[in-house]
Amino acid sequence: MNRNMQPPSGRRRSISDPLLAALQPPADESQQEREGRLHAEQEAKKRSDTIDRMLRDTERRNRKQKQIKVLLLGQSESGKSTTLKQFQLLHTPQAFHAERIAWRFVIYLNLLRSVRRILDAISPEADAAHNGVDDDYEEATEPATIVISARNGHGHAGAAAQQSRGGIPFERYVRNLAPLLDIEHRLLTQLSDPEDNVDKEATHLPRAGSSSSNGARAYEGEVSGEVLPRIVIPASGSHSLPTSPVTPGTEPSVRTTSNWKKAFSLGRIQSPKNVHSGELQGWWEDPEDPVHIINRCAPYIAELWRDKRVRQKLTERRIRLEESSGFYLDELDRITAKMYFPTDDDVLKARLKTTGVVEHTFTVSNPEFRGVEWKIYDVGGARPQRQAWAPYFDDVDAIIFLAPISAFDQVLAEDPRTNRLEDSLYLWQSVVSNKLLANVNIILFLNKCDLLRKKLESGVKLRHHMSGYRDKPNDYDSVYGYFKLKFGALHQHYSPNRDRELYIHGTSVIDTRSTRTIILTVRDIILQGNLRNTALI
Ligand SMILES: Nc1nc2c(ncn2[C@@H]2O[C@H](COP(=O)(O)OP(=O)(O)OP(=O)(O)O)[C@@H](O)[C@H]2O)c(=O)[nH]1
Ligand SMILES: [Mg+2]
Repeated sequence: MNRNMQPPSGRRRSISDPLLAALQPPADESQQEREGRLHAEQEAKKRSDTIDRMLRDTERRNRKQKQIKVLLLGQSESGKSTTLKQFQLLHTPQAFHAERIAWRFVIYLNLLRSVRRILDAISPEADAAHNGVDDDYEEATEPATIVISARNGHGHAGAAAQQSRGGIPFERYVRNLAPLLDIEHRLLTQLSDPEDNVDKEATHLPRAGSSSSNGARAYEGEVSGEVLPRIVIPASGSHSLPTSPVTPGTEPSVRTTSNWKKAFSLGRIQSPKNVHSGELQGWWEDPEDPVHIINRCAPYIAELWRDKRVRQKLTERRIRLEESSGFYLDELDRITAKMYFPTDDDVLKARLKTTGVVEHTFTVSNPEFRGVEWKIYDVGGARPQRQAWAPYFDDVDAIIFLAPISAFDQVLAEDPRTNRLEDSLYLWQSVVSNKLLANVNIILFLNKCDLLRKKLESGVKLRHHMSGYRDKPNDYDSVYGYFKLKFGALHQHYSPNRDRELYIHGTSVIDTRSTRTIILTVRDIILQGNLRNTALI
């Protein structure tokens, strides 16, 4: 066998190897020749190292071009998670559709929360608290809380409840709707991570003690022969709508690490029946499923929602349920049906507060994007969640900042002393002035434009909440233009990068059609910005 034909591995070159022989220094090499050769070899090595470095840089650039990281920022309820859902709906529609059923419980919770808010607003205590309150208050974002006790059979059924002013049969409504409030507690317990104490306030409703130790009054009732859970309403004085609007702890949220979507992917909560027998075809066959009580209570919810006196009270209290989870009340028959299956729109409107960071990865098949992988990060926007933002600033290519401009007359849920719009402006200023983000593309969504339009049309005056607006016209175009200028000016003034362009979009991110167009534009802007930045490396 010819030795030169041996495979490379384990091959021992001998001097008979013509290539190796050619590379050997000549046997009769002089000192001067040797120095010249060594110098030439050093130069060649330098050139080779430079080429290696250039190759490594090119590889890094290519890798960077292949992944684009986008961070969604903004205060709580600004619409970050809704925007993420729109990205999912556009790029991974199958996964989005597969998860729809898991949102059924969140939607029920949203509906039940609206019922709770209405009962709170029409309670005699809210009436008492409302008397004498200055009418020009900022809107309460949350009501004080009706506390549920799920311990049936305690307390006094007949504990006197007053009928609130305006002839609303408050006590009857409470009795009829009490089973719903029990379900709310069950759903919240199922959704929240039992290991998680950090967000206990946000995920668990406070449960009343054995009786009204704080002077609260108790109600219990019966529907179709069923013993109802007891509802405890704080005694007068502890109910402080609307000046001290928030009792924290009523908003459903789950930690993003808890795999709640998977747990609810069959549309069921775990009941003894469906855990032990795999026989059920649909959740509606499971007697433990909350849909049965919700379905049974639907006529009472409809009566409450149709009651003109109740609507009047909500208007007086400036409670706009459409700004949170009120949407489902208008779709009551569909949402409370036994075989209810959430639509895309229902999922987009479902409110579930984010704690932690949610990551969504997708690629775009369009040849222009040539296998670029997109990573979108959705963070929690409530104040305690904001420290989780900074670690993402290091490595992000673009930020979509959401400012809900309809919230000019609302206060933060976590701090009733702070106006929501002022908080958004403050947050915006800190983001645009951040040096770490100097080369990051920033896109601003002035969000909830649909709600802004409705609010202005209903007669709410911006100048009552922002003194700087003075006597400018209160129509949508003027107000939108004002906000656009205000946010734009902060960017211009505080950005450490004078060349950074700011892209501003007026959005209503629950609207799929318009948001789709905006997302496509934003995708192009980010990609182009990213190419420009990487070309400068
Ligand atoms: N009408 C209307 N509702 C919106 C709009 N954007 C978001 N929402 C609703 O506002 C609520 C809050 O939106 P989210 O996307 O959960 O807010 P978020 O910024 O993720 O809030 P956190 O997770 O607490 O930081 C949801 O019920 C949304 O459906 C909008 O443009 N118009
Ligand atoms: Mg969120």
